[in-house]
Amino acid sequence: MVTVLAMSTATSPKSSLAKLVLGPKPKPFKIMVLGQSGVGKSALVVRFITRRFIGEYDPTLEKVYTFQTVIDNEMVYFEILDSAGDSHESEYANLESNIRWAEAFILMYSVTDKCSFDECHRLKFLINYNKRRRRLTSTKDSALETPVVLVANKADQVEDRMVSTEEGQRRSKEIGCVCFHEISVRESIDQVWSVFHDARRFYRVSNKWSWGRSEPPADVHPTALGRPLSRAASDSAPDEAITFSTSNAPFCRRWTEADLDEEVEVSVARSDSTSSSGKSECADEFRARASTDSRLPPRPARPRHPHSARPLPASVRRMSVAMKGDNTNSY
Ligand SMILES: Nc1nc2c(ncn2[C@@H]2O[C@H](COP(=O)(O)OP(=O)(O)OP(=O)(O)O)[C@@H](O)[C@H]2O)c(=O)[nH]1
Repeated sequence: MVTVLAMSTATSPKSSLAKLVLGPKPKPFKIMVLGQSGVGKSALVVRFITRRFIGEYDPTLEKVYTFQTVIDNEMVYFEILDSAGDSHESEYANLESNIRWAEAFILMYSVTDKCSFDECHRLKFLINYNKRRRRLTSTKDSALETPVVLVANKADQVEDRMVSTEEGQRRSKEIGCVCFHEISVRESIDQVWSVFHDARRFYRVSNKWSWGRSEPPADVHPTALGRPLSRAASDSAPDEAITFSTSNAPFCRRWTEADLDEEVEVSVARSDSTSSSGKSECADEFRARASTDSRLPPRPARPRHPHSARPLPASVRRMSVAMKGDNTNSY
């Protein structure tokens, strides 16, 4: 009704009144959910929007959902593209143009399906490729970073699990995702919300920073900075649900890159002190990561999160496969 008024009176004085009442059209936050067929993409999106878990969806449908909600005291107008899981050769152009459309990604696999886990490699490569090309051809958008949140779904299917939590964490780091969530869309609405919230927060932070700010904006939630929040559960019990102390982040099983770095750091320290062969396991791991099977693009030299101005000692920088974490504690 209101829209009709605004359109039909476009040249009359009422149009400015309508504009005044309606305000400018809000800029949508365009997010794309990617992953192999059957991992639960539609279930995730519908759960986020309706809070309900609906069992079956049309697998061929590719759909954009619009939804608005408040995140970190700000109204966010989501446009969520639930992509079709099976992309054949002929649909690559479509997939790539969808990737160029999006401003953030949820890359999803099922813990019960190893193929879907492996597919994340390829999809992340496609994202990198298309976003890099965009940077070369665009001026304004060139400043934007594109956060990718890796999500492992169907954690409730304990008996059928084929991909461990640790493998998921490692993969998230290897392919350069901003954070990793292991969730069950069926079991937990909070976990679903935390995925979308993180996508938004990381987008917001990287977006603001890339416009030349040297300090984090005051209104940005620390979660989005990759800074670990204080936890109710012990770090030494990674299999237990982790709850965060902030009231608007009651999420569990979420790992930012900073969290993962801490874990790597601990394991490096352990292997250095316990290795009896004299050969550093850490160095082996480093080489394994550094070697490429030609499927992974090289990681960009530019950090996704701002680092403190203080340069790291050379030895630490060499280890920065793990992108070690002074920067995580400096805000
Ligand atoms: N057990 C369990 N089943 C789930 C979960 N999430 C989704 N499913 C089921 O997984 C199946 C596939 O879910 P969809 O949401 O259709 O998967 P999709 O990735 O959108 O699949 P395409 O549309 O083919 O790309 C459905 O039967 C869902 O009910 C979950 O967290 N746990």
